[in-house]
Amino acid sequence: MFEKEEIFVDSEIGRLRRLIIHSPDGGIGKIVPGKFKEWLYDDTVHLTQMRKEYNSYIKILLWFLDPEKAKYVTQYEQDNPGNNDCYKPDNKNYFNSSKVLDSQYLLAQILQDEATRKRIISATCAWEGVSTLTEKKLERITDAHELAKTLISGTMKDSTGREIDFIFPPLPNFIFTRDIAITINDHLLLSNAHAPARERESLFARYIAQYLLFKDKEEKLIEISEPSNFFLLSEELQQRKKTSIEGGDVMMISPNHLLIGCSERTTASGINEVIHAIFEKKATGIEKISVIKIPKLRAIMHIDTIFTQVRKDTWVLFGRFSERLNKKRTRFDYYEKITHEDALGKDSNVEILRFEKKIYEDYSPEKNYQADISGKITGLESLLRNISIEDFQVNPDDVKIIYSADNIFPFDEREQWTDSCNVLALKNGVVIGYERNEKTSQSFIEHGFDVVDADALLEDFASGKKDPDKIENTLILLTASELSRARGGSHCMSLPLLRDKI
Ligand SMILES: NC(=[NH2+])NCCC[C@H](N)C(=O)O
Repeated sequence: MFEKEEIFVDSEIGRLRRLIIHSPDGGIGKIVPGKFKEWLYDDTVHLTQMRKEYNSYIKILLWFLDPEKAKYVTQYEQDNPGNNDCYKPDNKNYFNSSKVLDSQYLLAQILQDEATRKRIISATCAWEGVSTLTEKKLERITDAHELAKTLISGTMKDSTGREIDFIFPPLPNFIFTRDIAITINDHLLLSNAHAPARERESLFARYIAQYLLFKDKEEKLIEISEPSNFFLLSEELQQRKKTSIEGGDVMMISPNHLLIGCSERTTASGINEVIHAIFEKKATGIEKISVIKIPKLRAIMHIDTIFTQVRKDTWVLFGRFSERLNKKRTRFDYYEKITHEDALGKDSNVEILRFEKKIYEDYSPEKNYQADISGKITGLESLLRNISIEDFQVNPDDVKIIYSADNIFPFDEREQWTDSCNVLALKNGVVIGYERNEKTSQSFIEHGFDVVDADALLEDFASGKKDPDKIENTLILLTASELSRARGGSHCMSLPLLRDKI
């Protein structure tokens, strides 16, 4: 089902051909208020509704990436009203696409091999610190799909088939597959999650990469770890210097250019390791890395919560971080200042550093490169404009920036919170966003985009009235009353493995 060769991403907007997602699993339905902070949620979620919303997302992806399977699920739903089995990776009626891949399905694939299965069970148990008895129980689950589901959701069935309590915590953030790894041309950078609640995700991502996606080409994996003497640092220093990087902070923006955010989740030390790892590997194709330092705040945990690319010449950006707008800002100044200090911190400044790879022939063979800082770029909006102009040869006057809720307070902040700036491009100019961000959608219209409701579009695809190949310059809107509570948009909910070259 899986051709390893087909892993290649050199932009955020080339036509999407294959990606990893993860359907909301039972673990999300077990979040309790006392664990919000630790498990990185801000609310409980109505799982049934969330799944409905997510299934529309899957169907849109299937129509664009794997139309035969889209027809299959459409037919299945028609024949079996109210039955969602075709979306469950552990069910025999699963749509089972080789283009839209569920991480749970991939985990189940590698769990079929006896040695790998043992290794993953013991690694997970050691990691979660569970008893030998529990480990034995896990070993007795012979069905790989059931085991994958258990390892992810953290709950297990007893001998009578009743679901018993947690054996370890759920992974409610696993739906945000963006964060677990990032495809950099034909390489894969594995994340080092910042929060303990996401570390088991990193573990599974690593095994899926090692034993399936990059089997026999492990040299294409980029991994980072703590520097060798890290364990000698004091606890406090370890906390500060933790080497973490999450995929939401990394964008493969153009064939030789990588963006990395320094944020609540991705630390300077993590970035330092990545720069070295990437420049050291000769074949990554990356020549320049722009580091975007944003305030460390929950509202903007990754750079993809404040901007994403829509088209070669178009971006959606949270205006609060535009140096151009900040100069002009007047209207709600006073009120804004007060709220800023709570929600966004005092500082809405973004700092940008660019590292360029320079080769020095006379260095030792292991280290013949140097990351040169070639001066600062004045701000985030300039950086984005610059990418359109330099990397995509867009005429400077043609670059368009769509701001969250047209930069009108307080809607800009509200819509940013529900991921107005976090869109996934299916191809150059066609992106998926959330219906609830109405003012941002209005801005898309004003910039010449069509805005369509996902469910209406699905009907038109099913009836043949519209053809995914002919859709251009469109924002597709998902209902996301529950999805957005998990604090991520379609960009976060996708790990692209294959895009057409840009
Ligand atoms: N790439 C992203 N912006 N991911 C969003 C992750 C949201 C998730 N609840 C977390 O806090 O980790």
